[in-house]
Amino acid sequence: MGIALEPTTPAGRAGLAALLADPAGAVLAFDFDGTLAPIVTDPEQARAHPGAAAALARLAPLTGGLAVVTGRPALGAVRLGGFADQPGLADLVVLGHYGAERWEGATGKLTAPPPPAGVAALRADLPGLLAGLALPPGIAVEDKERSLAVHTRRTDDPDAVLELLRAPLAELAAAHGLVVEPGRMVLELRPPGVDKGAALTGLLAERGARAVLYAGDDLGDLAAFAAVERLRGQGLPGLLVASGPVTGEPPVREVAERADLVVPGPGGVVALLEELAQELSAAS
Ligand SMILES: O=P(O)(O)OC[C@H]1O[C@H](O[C@H]2O[C@H](CO)[C@@H](O)[C@H](O)[C@H]2O)[C@H](O)[C@@H](O)[C@@H]1O
Repeated sequence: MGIALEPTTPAGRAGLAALLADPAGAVLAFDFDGTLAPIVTDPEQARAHPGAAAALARLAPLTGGLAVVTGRPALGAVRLGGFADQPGLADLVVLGHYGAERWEGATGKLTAPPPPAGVAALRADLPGLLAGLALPPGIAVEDKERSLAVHTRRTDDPDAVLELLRAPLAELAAAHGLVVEPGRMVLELRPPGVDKGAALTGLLAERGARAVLYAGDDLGDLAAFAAVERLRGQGLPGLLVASGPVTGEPPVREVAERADLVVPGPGGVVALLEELAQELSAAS
């Protein structure tokens, strides 16, 4: 038996071959929203695909490490993913806030630096700025403790409203020593100095990875894609997977274009994980 889903690039085929040949040396890392969890209107209502935690647990003993690398607070992703309740995920690592936070499945412990400077002042100033912009109804602010995310998904024209917000939020972020992280119908104001690429690179070094798979769907995942591309240039085989949308929402073009394999949303990611687990179990 072989993997039915075939990467479309030579680098991706080499990455998959390396993973299958030496799974104990492979680290598999996944974005959360849009990749393991279907996109929904209210961020608090997001949940991992019902098969995601079980599929990860099947892969855990067969591979060199599993991680979730997310813009969410680590504990939020653990809760919405059901990762702490899933037997077999003791080795899972959740890198939250783009790598600023780390949760270990083995201990259930969270490691997080002190609250970043600038976010408390931003929390005080953001409502006034939004009120002064005469925006349409439906803007939602998600307080992520270490950052604030301004969502436009519930407005009548999310992309147009995002454009209206872009410059004033960039100015406000800069005034507080923060940066703007763009995503699907969201602009997040967050501390600089971390990104998913650095988070993934650090984890791969720590695990002594000999191959990597990274799956993502949004602009925040491009830093991890760039890290895998850079590491491939240094001889570490890697497979980049894009989780495409399933709800009619257009895919994030740069993510789909740079991926070796595009699968249909979190259901497609879970199907790929199950296929990998079956293939690796049969070979072991
Ligand atoms: O790095 P991720 O795990 O992909 O997290 C990125 C952001 O995801 C969440 O927002 C996105 O998903 C929401 C729920 O499906 C959706 O309503 C929103 O439009 C998307 O942008 C989350 O709310 C953010 O905090 C994360 O940074």
